[in-house]
Amino acid sequence: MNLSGKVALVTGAAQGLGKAFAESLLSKGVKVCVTDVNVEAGQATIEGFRKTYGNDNAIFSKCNVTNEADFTGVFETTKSKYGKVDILVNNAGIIEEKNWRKTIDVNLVGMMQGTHLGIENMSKQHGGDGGVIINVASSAGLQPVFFSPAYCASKFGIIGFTRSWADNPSNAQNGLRFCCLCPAFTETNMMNINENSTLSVEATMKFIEYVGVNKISTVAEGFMDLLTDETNNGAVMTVTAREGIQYKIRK
Ligand SMILES: NC(=O)C1=CN([C@@H]2O[C@H](COP(=O)(O)OP(=O)(O)OC[C@H]3O[C@@H](n4cnc5c(N)ncnc54)[C@H](O)[C@@H]3O)[C@@H](O)[C@H]2O)C=CC1
Ligand SMILES: CCCCC/C=C\C=C\C(=O)C/C=C\C/C=C\CCCC(=O)O
Repeated sequence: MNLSGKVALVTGAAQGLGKAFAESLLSKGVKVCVTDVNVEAGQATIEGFRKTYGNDNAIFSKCNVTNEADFTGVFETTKSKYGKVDILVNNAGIIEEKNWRKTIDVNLVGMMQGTHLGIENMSKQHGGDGGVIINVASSAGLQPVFFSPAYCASKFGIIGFTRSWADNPSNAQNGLRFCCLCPAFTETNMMNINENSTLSVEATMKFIEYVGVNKISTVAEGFMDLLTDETNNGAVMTVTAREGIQYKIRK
């Protein structure tokens, strides 16, 4: 995929993996709309990006992915500033086992909402140029995780939903691709374990010690490969500390 002149929208991009994906895109000349529910962190991130990549190449627009009007608004804002959206990264996510409905709402329903809006705004059939939708799942979307069943359910859902869209025959005509990125534990603020996020802090910590933790930069490297290889539709990539970047499903 030639990234020159492309426009991306990344959710949950104020910090962590979303911020790293946004920066990888900016570094390749993509114009990026950084969105997040956290306005303060989002604005700080955009200030930093503008210093490095120029004032015209990045904008921040607030979006709570559980709010349909917010999500519709960020597509409108991006299109009015940059004319189109070519790349959508549904990255926003939380791990709150005690608040399991919210976990499903943000991780799964938010991602579905984003994907539907992406199809509406990006497909050739609807006046877009086509493009790619990357949905950020997790290793927890491919195997059970004893410490957070609701999080696991949300991530399994993302993979089923994304692969189903990838198989839709209208994609050839619409010029759309759909892929899943599945990192294992990665050194972001999400790793600040507490009683709210896990069923068992001690056992979770032991498990993390055993499997290890990814660097953000390795996940960003995998992300760019998944995105730019135009043969990837329905692809599922894992990134783990033990085995690095691997395609688990590739058509
Ligand atoms: N850090 C890890 O170990 C792993 C993370 N992931 C996934 O990667 C994605 C990014 O996570 P991290 O960067 O690690 O977490 P993070 O907590 O550092 O960043 C998540 C971002 O999402 C935003 N966010 C939360 N709720 C939102 C909402 N309702 N609407 C819009 N934005 C919202 C937060 O404000 C934050 O900026 C998530 O989907 C997560 O499930 C997947 C595998 C491993
Ligand atoms: C619940 C406590 C919070 C600590 C972890 C924080 C975030 C983790 C998010 C993930 O998406 C990772 C979750 C599960 C990973 C599952 C398996 C990893 C297997 C890796 C391997 O086999 O090497």
